[in-house]
Amino acid sequence: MHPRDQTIFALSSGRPPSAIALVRVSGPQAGRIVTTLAGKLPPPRMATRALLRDVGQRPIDDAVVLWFPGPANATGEDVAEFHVHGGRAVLAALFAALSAFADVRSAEPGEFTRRAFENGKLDLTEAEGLDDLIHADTDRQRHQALRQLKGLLGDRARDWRARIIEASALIEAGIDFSDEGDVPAELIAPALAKVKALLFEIEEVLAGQGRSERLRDGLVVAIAGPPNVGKSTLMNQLARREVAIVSPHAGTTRDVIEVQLDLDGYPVTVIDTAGIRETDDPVEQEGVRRARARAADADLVLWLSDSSQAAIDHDGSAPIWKVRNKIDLGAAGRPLAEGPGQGSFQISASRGDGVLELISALVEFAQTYFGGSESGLIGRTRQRKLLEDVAAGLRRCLTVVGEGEELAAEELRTAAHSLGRLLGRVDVEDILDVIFREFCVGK
Ligand SMILES: Nc1nc2c(ncn2[C@@H]2O[C@H](COP(=O)(O)OP(=O)(O)OP(=O)(O)O)[C@@H](O)[C@H]2O)c(=O)[nH]1
Ligand SMILES: [K+]
Ligand SMILES: [Mg+2]
Repeated sequence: MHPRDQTIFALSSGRPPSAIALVRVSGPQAGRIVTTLAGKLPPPRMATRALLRDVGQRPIDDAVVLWFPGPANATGEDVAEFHVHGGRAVLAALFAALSAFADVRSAEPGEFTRRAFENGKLDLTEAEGLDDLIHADTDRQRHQALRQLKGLLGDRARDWRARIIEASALIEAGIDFSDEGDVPAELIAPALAKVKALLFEIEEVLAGQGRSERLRDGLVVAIAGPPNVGKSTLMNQLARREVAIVSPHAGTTRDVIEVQLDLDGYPVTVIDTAGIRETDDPVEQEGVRRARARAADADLVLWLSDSSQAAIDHDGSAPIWKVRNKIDLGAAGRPLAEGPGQGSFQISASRGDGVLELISALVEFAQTYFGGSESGLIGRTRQRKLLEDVAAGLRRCLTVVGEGEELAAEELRTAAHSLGRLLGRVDVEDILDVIFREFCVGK
């Protein structure tokens, strides 16, 4: 039997032990499983109490059972839910009882959602939104995922796809009508007007967004600088706990230390790194190498120093903010010169002076970086890439139409195909595996 036709089960709630655990079953055997374990099939969609027994009539647990016959349910197949006590032994007994049925097996990550997708319950952008919602750590991530799950991008993409197909039908009709000679302009002109309007809308979505798809991974801010300037002290201030060792010895931090912060709903990873200097100690050398590598990959570098002559020893394309630390020591000197596009801050990481201002500036940076919260339709790099392909195809269509209507029609077909890929309607087997593998088991 093909794995797709087997009945699957999984723990859909959190890690045991827990007060209650939810075990979901989906597939053709779901009804037989409920009848066998619960003694009878409860009325559809009604929470029903039952003592579950395995095939040998040995009791498993006192449970609440729900029966959702397909196709009008989450996956489109027959679905059952067992709400049991969330103990490890209870779950082990229930899983053993489920596995005893022929053609029943535990689910792969994301397999319930994949079946829902394959049965047309949601499109691929909605499935991606669902996965993002489950993994959302901050409020803004949650909002964006919810927008995807509601199908906001999917709805736009379906509309665009239909209009591209209309435009290409007009052009193709023109090609069919014109025997040999040129396609009449009155057929081509309305098609091109449609393409121009579409291109405008798609470009607007691509431009008006910042990098909303980066909300999934968050912003990476590296604290870098010479040894002993107070990088780990600042890290601990931002994290509001002692994540990194602070000491008066230069070269204390060797590994890269990370904390996840929620800054006003924006996910931010702050990394503390080894002080950058020439050294003979091979362990510290490795620390410096890692520090340079991580700082080079960061989206923003806070270059910390404790003197007014801060020479920045860093390469990478990310913006660098100069942060002068230990201002409590008094030997202040002139404020740091502000370079173009660079922030400059004066703080005392140990006393906390200036740290709130630094955090507000980070929030503002995140706002600009992610492009505000409300307009983000694009949730993933995959989606942006495909929309860019569509826009490029429409632009080419407008250019090549002078050379021949067939070429223009071909560009439109390719653009419609890219939107089909966005929605998961055409040749996406390869990406489906990648997308659903990231899901949790039981979803
Ligand atoms: N007076 C004063 N001392 C500070 C301040 N921030 C950090 N220090 C002290 O500076 C020393 C070094 O601090 P760390 O946070 O370990 O510095 P670091 O840059 O992480 O050092 P390495 O990891 O060794 O590169 C410690 O003794 C801290 O207490 C500050 O704002 N004012
Ligand atoms: K130190
Ligand atoms: Mg340190």
